[in-house]
Amino acid sequence: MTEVLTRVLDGVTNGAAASVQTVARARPGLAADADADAQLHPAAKPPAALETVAGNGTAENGAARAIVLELAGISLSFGGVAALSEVHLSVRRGEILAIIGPNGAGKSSILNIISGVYRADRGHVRLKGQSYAQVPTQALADLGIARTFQNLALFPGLSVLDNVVAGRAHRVRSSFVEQIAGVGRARRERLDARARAIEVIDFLQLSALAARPAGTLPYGLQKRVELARALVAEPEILLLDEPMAGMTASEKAEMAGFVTAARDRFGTTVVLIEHDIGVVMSLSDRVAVFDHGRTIALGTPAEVQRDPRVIDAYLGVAVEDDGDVARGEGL
Ligand SMILES: Nc1ncnc2c1ncn2[C@@H]1O[C@H](COP(=O)(O)OP(=O)(O)OP(=O)(O)O)[C@@H](O)[C@H]1O
Repeated sequence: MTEVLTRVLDGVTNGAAASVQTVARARPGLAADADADAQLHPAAKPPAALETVAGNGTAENGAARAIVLELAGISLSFGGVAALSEVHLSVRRGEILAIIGPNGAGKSSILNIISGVYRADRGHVRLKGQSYAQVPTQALADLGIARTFQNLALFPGLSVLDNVVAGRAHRVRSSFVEQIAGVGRARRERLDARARAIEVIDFLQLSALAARPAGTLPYGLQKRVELARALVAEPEILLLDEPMAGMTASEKAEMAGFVTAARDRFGTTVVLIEHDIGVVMSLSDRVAVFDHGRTIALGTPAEVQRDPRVIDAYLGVAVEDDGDVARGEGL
């Protein structure tokens, strides 16, 4: 029975990946991007750690790791629509946790609760020993959280370097006057931000493009610049909202590699929303599956892949009495 269900999910996994690629190909500009300056595709060689750590790097020892973020009984509704109902979720230090689920399942609402965009109707978020009904967005960086967005949110006219430096803005302690004068503490902060940005840019293999205006880069590279800008803040927890949306298959593989490498190098905990199930299964230590605002499964990729509720939510597959599956309406 399990074998049958797994085969069904495998089939969907391949189909989902293919359909995302089709969407990516159809994206205006992407074809042109593909032909763009070959230097723009520095055949992103994944950092060395990647070649040895194949996804799921912390799966086995995850249970022993400290909890860095906890959602306790979170409920959220918009008018009569329940976006989240009684969600409990603990995130462990250094893990890559993927949030998946059909459209409208509540995935973005979860990230918005964690990053303080939404205030829960009930329940709270626990971070650094504090409980919040609404996480204070202005203190997000100080709470160790950085986030990327579903749609690109770069300064297109600024260089890659300046975009990444902007990710250190929250560290500035010097006064406006000190910054204008550019001396003392302000100068040290500026040099420190630049040095950190260069380090992260190098880590993400963007050095050759550091002086280029971010807006002139192909889509996949702009997403990588966003990752750099989030990482330069040295977050303990990195929230990635569909970091691979609209990417080609090879761009997705590169991005997945960089996410894993960032976790391995900086010990960053990663919570991400991703629609490509193939990517999710190979990248994540654990997967939280949402449907209708509830967590319907939580476990390692192998565990959730076998879970009939997950298959049902994704495929509209009904498990019949004789153990066969009947395919309903898919995603
Ligand atoms: N700002 C909002 N105003 C009204 N309804 C909202 C708002 N944000 C989310 N919702 C509703 O809450 C439910 C969950 O939405 P959410 O965006 O969290 O789902 P999702 O899993 O991220 O979906 P998708 O994969 O389509 O992005 C949906 O029914 C959605 O319409």
